[in-house]
Amino acid sequence: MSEQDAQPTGSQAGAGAPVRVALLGAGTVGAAVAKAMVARAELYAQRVGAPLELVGIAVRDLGRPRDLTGILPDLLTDDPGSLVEDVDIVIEVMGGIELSQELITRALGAGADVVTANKQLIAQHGVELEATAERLGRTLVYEAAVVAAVPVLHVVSQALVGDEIRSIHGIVNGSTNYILDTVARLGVPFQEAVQQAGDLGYLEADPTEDLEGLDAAAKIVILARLAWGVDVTLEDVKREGITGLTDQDFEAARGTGQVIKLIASASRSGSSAEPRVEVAVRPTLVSADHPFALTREGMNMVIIDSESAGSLRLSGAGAGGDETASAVLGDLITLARARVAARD
Ligand SMILES: NC(=O)C1=CN([C@@H]2O[C@H](COP(=O)(O)OP(=O)(O)OC[C@H]3O[C@@H](n4cnc5c(N)ncnc54)[C@H](O)[C@@H]3O)[C@@H](O)[C@H]2O)C=CC1
Ligand SMILES: N[C@@H](CC=O)C(=O)O
Repeated sequence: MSEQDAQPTGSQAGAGAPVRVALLGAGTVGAAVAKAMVARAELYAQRVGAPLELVGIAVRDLGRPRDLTGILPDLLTDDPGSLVEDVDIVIEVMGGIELSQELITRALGAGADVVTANKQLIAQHGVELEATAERLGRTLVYEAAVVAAVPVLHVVSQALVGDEIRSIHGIVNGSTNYILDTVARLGVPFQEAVQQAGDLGYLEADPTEDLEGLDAAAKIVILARLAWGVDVTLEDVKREGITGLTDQDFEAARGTGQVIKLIASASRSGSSAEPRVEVAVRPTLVSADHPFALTREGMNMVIIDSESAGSLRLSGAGAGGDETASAVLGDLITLARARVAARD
């Protein structure tokens, strides 16, 4: 065995030993995460107190050409299951439900902490996955799943934990905002705008999730759970997407000085101790000078109204590879630091 092979790994690692990371998925988000891990390796080692070692990257098709500059081709595998059992942190950016759920559960069981950007998975199975993580003393984090680069989950679950949130309204889907804005402001035909949103990496693998409001529904469910600790599900969301909108709808909006935005909302009635929550996603007419109307292209905005803080507005990139990677990498560094601190 070489000296390098003899290095302890995983939870037995010594203080300066690498934090071992597996990346599941190298599409729009995964490729941006991998590239940043290479380009910022030294900076991240400083911030974590130990190097981050990318031990493998799972992709569906090994033969597909992809730009992963600086990354050893040997790291790629089409067997994601081979990566989750001997690492410190798993980053799941594959999307989908069953396989991702199974791999995350296995990773937690094997002692890894997990970062995911998978909002459908968290909306549908987040409660049980978090319970699994808690039972095993592990951590599951998913800041990137809601409004990509904008740290809205941190604000709702931590910064405002001493306050009482009354409502959350927002544009929480980048691709539909891009489409609505491009159609209304630039007169681009609807289908062409959908194509452009796909080219920019904003659409889900199944674009109907965006267009029919399912993606926004998952995000508002996650926000409502964190804001009020309630058991809200996707079925509770009164949902309407943007595919039913016609040229006449856009013209009528323009004629009245308004724009159409896909607004997700969660409102509390009852007390904070016994909240009743209504959640909805629907195309909504917004006055042209409202901050939502000025939220253009792939940008998102969330307005949180709470008892003490009043109205808070958070805005920024709601989709895109580098932008979403920013949140994934933030979660990664936070988990890695905690693991290194726990070694001492
Ligand atoms: N693109 C965006 O702007 C954002 C995406 N997200 C979420 O991040 C996740 C990934 O999104 P994208 O990177 O856009 O998707 P993508 O479709 O571009 O990439 C998915 C990657 O996972 C791999 N993959 C899928 N199934 C696999 C399997 N069975 N075995 C091995 N590899 C497999 C694919 O080969 C591909 O490399 C999704 O959950 C999405 O909802 C979250 C926020 C923003
Ligand atoms: N498809 C999503 C990507 C980010 O969550 C969107 O358009 O917002």
